[in-house]
Amino acid sequence: MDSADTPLSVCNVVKNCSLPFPGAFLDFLEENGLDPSMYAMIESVPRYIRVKPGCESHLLEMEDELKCKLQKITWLPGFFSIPPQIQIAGSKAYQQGKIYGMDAASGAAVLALNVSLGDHVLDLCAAPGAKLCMLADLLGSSGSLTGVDIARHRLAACRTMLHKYFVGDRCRLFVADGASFSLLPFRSCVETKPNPCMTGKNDPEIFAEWTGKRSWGDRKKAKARSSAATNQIQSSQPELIFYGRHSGVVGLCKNDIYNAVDEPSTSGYDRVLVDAECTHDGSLKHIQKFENWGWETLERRVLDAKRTDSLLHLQLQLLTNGFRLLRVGGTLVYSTCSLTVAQNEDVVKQFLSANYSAELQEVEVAANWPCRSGGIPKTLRFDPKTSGTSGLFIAKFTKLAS
Ligand SMILES: C[S@@+](CC[C@H](N)C(=O)[O-])C[C@H]1O[C@@H](n2cnc3c(N)ncnc32)[C@H](O)[C@@H]1O
Repeated sequence: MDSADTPLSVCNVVKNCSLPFPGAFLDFLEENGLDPSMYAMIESVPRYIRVKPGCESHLLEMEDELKCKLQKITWLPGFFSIPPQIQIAGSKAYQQGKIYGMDAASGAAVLALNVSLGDHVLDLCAAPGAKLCMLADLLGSSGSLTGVDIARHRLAACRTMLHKYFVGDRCRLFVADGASFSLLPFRSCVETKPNPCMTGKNDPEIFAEWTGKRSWGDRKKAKARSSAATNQIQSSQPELIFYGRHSGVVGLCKNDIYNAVDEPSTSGYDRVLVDAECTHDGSLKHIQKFENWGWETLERRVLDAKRTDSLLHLQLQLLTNGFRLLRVGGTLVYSTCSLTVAQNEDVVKQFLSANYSAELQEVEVAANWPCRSGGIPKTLRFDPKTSGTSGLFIAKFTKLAS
């Protein structure tokens, strides 16, 4: 019997790996030229944590609490590795917002963006938010950060993270489809136009300071929204679910935010991260979770051909729209935690052939990173065997004046 016909209940154990993969997953790996033995590394690839800037003086305390050595990642500031079996969620350091779990390869994708002071940054697939929090830290006390995700409940988790790590001050979060999102950073509203609405303090059309407490009317609207659409947004207008005091939203009219007509090439974002939805096959931790979720769900979530086709289309759309919102001279990073060529190099090729003002760029900071070149020069690939991290693909672009 061909393994494609193997019932899901009959699973195959990859050499040295305790996970019983369904035959269909092994076929997926084979079709994409991926080596299943990388999953045998689940028990040896370290876990990575990021220490919040300012908390480095607590390292000894953290080691004491986690009962392990925090091994500094020399090529990635603020990151440490710990043995894979160590759980951080029960620790005070985690609960008090001093550390969070984030793979080193994910940290690399953020660093590749080269965020500098005063930048206006867009994170087009932001949830659950580890990269968003790191971006917020890199921004410091200038610029702005806009996080977008189509899944409301996942974006709400981002909001919780921003609060927990005290990094939401310059951030705004929109539930929206990243493939069509079109709101530009606040500078296009505030810095280039006088705002006639700033004086109308009690005007409901003007954004007052954010409060988590909602009026009865707002709660009712939210309830209606969530019963109408559990995950997917229904209306075409992005829904603002959080904004920080210095995110540029407070004091503006809704009209200024939603109906500004500026030119992305001049007023667009300085930095755009498109950490696109993908099959997650490069993420050892994600694949391991199917043990609890049930291997049969792997077929629906990862292997379904129809879903994969629409995923490839979505990835190209997200990249194209992220690039549209980038200003000339700005930087965009496209990343996925899939290791298939189809979701990475092929998407990049299609994108470049349709966008003449896009130019692939060398990731200069990567000189001493433990990764290898992707199938297109200047792109990068992290994988468990080469890098001792989760799998990740990174491509960096700039926008040329046309
Ligand atoms: C790989 S995850 C992003 C991880 C995130 N960057 C982080 O570091 O935590 C991909 C995200 O894309 C979101 N997504 C899927 N389709 C989308 C769309 N059309 N527009 C915006 N986000 C989308 C998913 O809800 C998911 O949260």
